[in-house]
Amino acid sequence: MNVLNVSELKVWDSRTGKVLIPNSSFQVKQGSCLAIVGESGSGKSLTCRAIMRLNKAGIRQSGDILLGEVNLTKLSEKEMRKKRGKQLCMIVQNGMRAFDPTCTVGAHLKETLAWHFGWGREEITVRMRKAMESVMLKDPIVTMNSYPHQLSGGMLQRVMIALALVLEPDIVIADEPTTALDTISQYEVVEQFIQLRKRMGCSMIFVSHDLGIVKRIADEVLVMKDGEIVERGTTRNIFSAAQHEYTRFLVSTKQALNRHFKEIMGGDRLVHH
Ligand SMILES: Nc1ncnc2c1ncn2[C@@H]1O[C@H](COP(=O)(O)OP(=O)(O)OP(=O)(O)O)[C@@H](O)[C@H]1O
Repeated sequence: MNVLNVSELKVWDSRTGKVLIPNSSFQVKQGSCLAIVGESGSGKSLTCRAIMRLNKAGIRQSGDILLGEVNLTKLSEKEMRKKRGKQLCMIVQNGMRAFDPTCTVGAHLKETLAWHFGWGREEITVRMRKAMESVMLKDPIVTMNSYPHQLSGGMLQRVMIALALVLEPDIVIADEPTTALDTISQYEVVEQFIQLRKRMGCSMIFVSHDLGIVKRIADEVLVMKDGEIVERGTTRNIFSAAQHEYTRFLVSTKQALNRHFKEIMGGDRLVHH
């Protein structure tokens, strides 16, 4: 069963008339993680934001986006706001930008959870505390009392994952959630995404240009180039038997990078995948 069904999505810039995504159709299966890969400017973020209906003014879209039985494109903005967070949760690249710098992290969490569920302060604190502990945020109360700039990028992403754990959305859309992080935090945050899937069995779209991460987390992969889906398949097939020249290029670039590292640092020159 598909949790999300995107059909004939077209995205264009109404000011210039330029078509950015001509015609995109894809599905996300219940409980599955679909990765969207492709170089910068290939349309990955536009696709995610189109699903959320959060593209900037001037960017228009057409086509159908079904979340379960509901066609998101037919909802009013008010109805859509109820879906965001509660059923469709987006985690963006730079956690800092998702937060208002003048409010504590806890204030954001309380406002969101009170709005969606009508919970009181006590209940929110208990639930968030548990979720934060499960994403290895050791001091939940201190974290909640902090302002966004007092936390690292990795911590903010883990706060977002903890919030997703409490919101239990139908689908999490993660748009390059680890790109702005250092390597160690990247590893930890990816681990938490994997745990999030295990714990909630939630469906996910995971945008990344890091094929190493994609290989660890995704069940299926879409490859985008210049706004079009040029290849799709299971993660295993994409990595072992890519059909499209562009996908082979992406995969071989990754292998070349691995080889380069081994050349300078020593080790087996053959790269095992
Ligand atoms: N607000 C906008 N107005 C006009 N064009 C835009 C806008 N946002 C994106 N584009 C264009 O749409 C194309 C796809 O952009 P998008 O941000 O989806 O790429 P991406 O694959 O997510 O890249 P990155 O990995 O760099 O985030 C690009 O050519 C970009 O210039």
